[in-house]
Amino acid sequence: MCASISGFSKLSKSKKIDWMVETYFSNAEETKNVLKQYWNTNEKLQQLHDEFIENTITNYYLPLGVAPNFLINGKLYTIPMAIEESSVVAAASKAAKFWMDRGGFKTQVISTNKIGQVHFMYYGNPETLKNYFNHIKSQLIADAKPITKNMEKRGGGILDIELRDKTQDIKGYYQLHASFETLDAMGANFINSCLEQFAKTFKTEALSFNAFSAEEKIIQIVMSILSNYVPDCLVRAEVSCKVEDLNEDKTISAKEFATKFIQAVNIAEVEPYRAVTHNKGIMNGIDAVVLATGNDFRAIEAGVHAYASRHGKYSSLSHAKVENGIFTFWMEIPLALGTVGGLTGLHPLVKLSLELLHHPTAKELMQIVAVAGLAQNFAALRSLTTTGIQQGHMKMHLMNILNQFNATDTEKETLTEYFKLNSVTHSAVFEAIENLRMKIND
Ligand SMILES: CC(C)(COP(=O)([O-])OP(=O)([O-])OC[C@H]1O[C@@H](n2cnc3c(N)ncnc32)[C@H](O)[C@@H]1OP(=O)([O-])[O-])[C@@H](O)C(=O)NCCC(=O)NCCSC(=O)C[C@@](C)(O)CC(=O)[O-]
Ligand SMILES: NC(=O)C1=CN([C@@H]2O[C@H](COP(=O)(O)OP(=O)(O)OC[C@H]3O[C@@H](n4cnc5c(N)ncnc54)[C@H](O)[C@@H]3O)[C@@H](O)[C@H]2O)C=CC1
Repeated sequence: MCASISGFSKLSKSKKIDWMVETYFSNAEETKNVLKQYWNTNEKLQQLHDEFIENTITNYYLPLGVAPNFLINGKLYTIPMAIEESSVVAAASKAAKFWMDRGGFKTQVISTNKIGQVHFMYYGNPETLKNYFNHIKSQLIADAKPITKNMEKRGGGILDIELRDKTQDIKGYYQLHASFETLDAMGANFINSCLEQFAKTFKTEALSFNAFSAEEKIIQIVMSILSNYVPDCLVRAEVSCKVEDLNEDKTISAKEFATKFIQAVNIAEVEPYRAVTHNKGIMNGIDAVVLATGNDFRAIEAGVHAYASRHGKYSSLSHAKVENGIFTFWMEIPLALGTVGGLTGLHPLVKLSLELLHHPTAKELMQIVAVAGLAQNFAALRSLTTTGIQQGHMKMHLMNILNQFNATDTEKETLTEYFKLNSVTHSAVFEAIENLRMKIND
């Protein structure tokens, strides 16, 4: 029987579980055991995880892998990656190794500005509103001082506030459009706190601005929130080498590989159906590092895909060319990341990941994450334009399929050997395991 419940949030963890298993599951005890398998035996650690979110019933594991041999601006990194998809870590590792021998990745942070907006409604004279904004702008910044003073001491804070007229889109709609430097913090909470203070000052002071009529004094604040679209928080990652140095794969010449690779990128630049998958490959690398370092992958995903559509059509985030015999492959993407705040100082595996990356600043992390995305894209395109994606991907996915068929360790060993020489597909694994089991039973 399914049921609604009031006051669920106030119940203890065990009472929440009791209600859930009794309401939704046929075997309450078995379900509880599954949940408990993932509890941490260290009670303090379990409590820490319970308190990350609300109504926690257990932990949801993702594997944490590492991809070594990333040479970035002359410095070697081993990159932590939290992801559920097989072949992503292998692909990143393979691309890292390939480029390590060809000068490595070159990166550069282009800009670090973040945006937040107070959205409001005003139906009076636009000129009077402009005058009011110019009059109140310095007070907006001054009233936010208690929030910004520490950030300013570190060299960040509010960069500017503009009044934007959006009445062409919606009658009466205006914005306070503010830009911020949040240094090593992603900055969502800092920006939102500043915006809510701007809104308060803006609305309250309007009541005593003499140039407003009685109706004009009523500024209706709709909402105050940062934007996850950060086209001015941009990082570039690049690899390049002589075309002839691209040669590693004996099935295709270096020149032919460069041509096919660039064609594949060009297709993703013009064809949205392909661009989405191409960019998904980039996000395989990006999301995995973003998660491992305790950052907000939803914010990153939303911002990156908006950027990929900035010219009015969804397009490739990466680009490639050959000029004067040099192959160059690069990407510029917006990444608002933090190495302080959020979960970064709390989750033990996030702390470990940041230590593995030599305790990066947010700017350094932007560069590492962009490299992981570019490497992933290189590996996928290399497979797609040579062997096809399935060969490598299915080779890595083999263990998952074997586990689906409850293969024993001996079966896994035998079939791993067998599939070194045979193509992995779901049905081929099924057949092979059936044959093996039949032979043993004969
Ligand atoms: C999968 C590989 C790497 C195999 O590649 P391979 O040549 O068979 O690998 P190998 O066994 O010869 O090993 C070479 C190196 O690859 C790495 N490597 C190899 N195996 C492992 C492993 N088990 N664990 C860790 N690392 C591994 C590792 O760096 C290793 O060097 P070593 O460590 O031996 O010095 C290759 O085929 C590849 O890069 N494929 C691309 C896979 C990929 O992109 N996967 C993402 C999922 S598909 C998808 O979601 C995106 C997509 C494709 O749709 C995007 C798009 O369309 O653009
Ligand atoms: N739309 C969105 O993306 C939203 C995201 N969030 C969440 O907000 C969190 C991130 O917000 P933050 O404000 O970054 O985190 P936070 O609230 O933990 O604040 C980080 C604080 O660290 C301090 N700090 C210490 N050293 C610093 C340094 N070197 N540079 C900069 N600041 C330093 C600053 O006071 C800064 O405000 C994430 O968990 C995210 O998921 C929250 C609301 C909306």
